[in-house]
Amino acid sequence: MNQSKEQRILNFVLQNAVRGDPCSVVDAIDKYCSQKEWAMNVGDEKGKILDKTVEEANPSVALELGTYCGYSAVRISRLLKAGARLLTVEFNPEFAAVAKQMIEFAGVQDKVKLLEGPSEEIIPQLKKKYEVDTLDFVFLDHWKDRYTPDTKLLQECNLLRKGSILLADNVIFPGAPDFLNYVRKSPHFQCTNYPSHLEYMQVEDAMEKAVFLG
Ligand SMILES: Nc1ncc2ncn(CCCCCNC(=O)c3cc(-c4ccc(F)cc4)cc(O)c3O)c2n1
Ligand SMILES: [Mg+2]
Repeated sequence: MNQSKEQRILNFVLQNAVRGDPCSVVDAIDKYCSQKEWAMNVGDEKGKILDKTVEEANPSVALELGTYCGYSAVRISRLLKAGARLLTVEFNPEFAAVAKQMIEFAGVQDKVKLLEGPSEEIIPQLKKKYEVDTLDFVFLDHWKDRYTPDTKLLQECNLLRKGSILLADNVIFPGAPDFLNYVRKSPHFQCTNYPSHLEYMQVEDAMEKAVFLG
């Protein structure tokens, strides 16, 4: 059975990155996806915006929606302080299997918990099943039409606290217009837009930061 693109990305990392070195894993994925096969990793330009936002949040508990191959899970977890953890949600089993190996190769498996399933099922389980009190940082990078319902769900489940930082990928391309509308109109969020480009392309994209005000 021939390999998937995601397995080819993983193999390139296993052969070209350094085990236990998260930066070399991130660089290898970017090298492969910019030179060989495009893939929907957040990439290095938007990745630098992600880095700055994670450093600003300095989270004890972070959530990622849409793991894919684990690129942003590795990118986020390499910045986490001792004892901090990232919960990352992926519902595609093939993607989850690749991400698990990517996370282990990068040596960040002790900081990252990969949860398999749809965000709408997992979010309501976070408090009881995954012992989460509130989330300090949330990276939204899954179905673009789930950004808004899942943001509302996070609020309904009391998973956000004053100062919780949400960062959403792709608000321009593929686009999340209803999410931009919702958070920018809501009195409960303070929003900032970060213009950028679609990963590995010269197409306009942007990330949106939404700080929960309580
Ligand atoms: N509910 C739930 N819960 C959990 C889940 N886990 C996965 N999913 C499903 C998510 C499926 C992948 C989401 N990501 C994207 O679609 C995406 C696309 C592009 C893109 C595509 C084509 C182009 F021509 C240009 C740009 C670029 C990006 O940066 C993207 O992030 C879940 N859903
Ligand atoms: Mg994305």
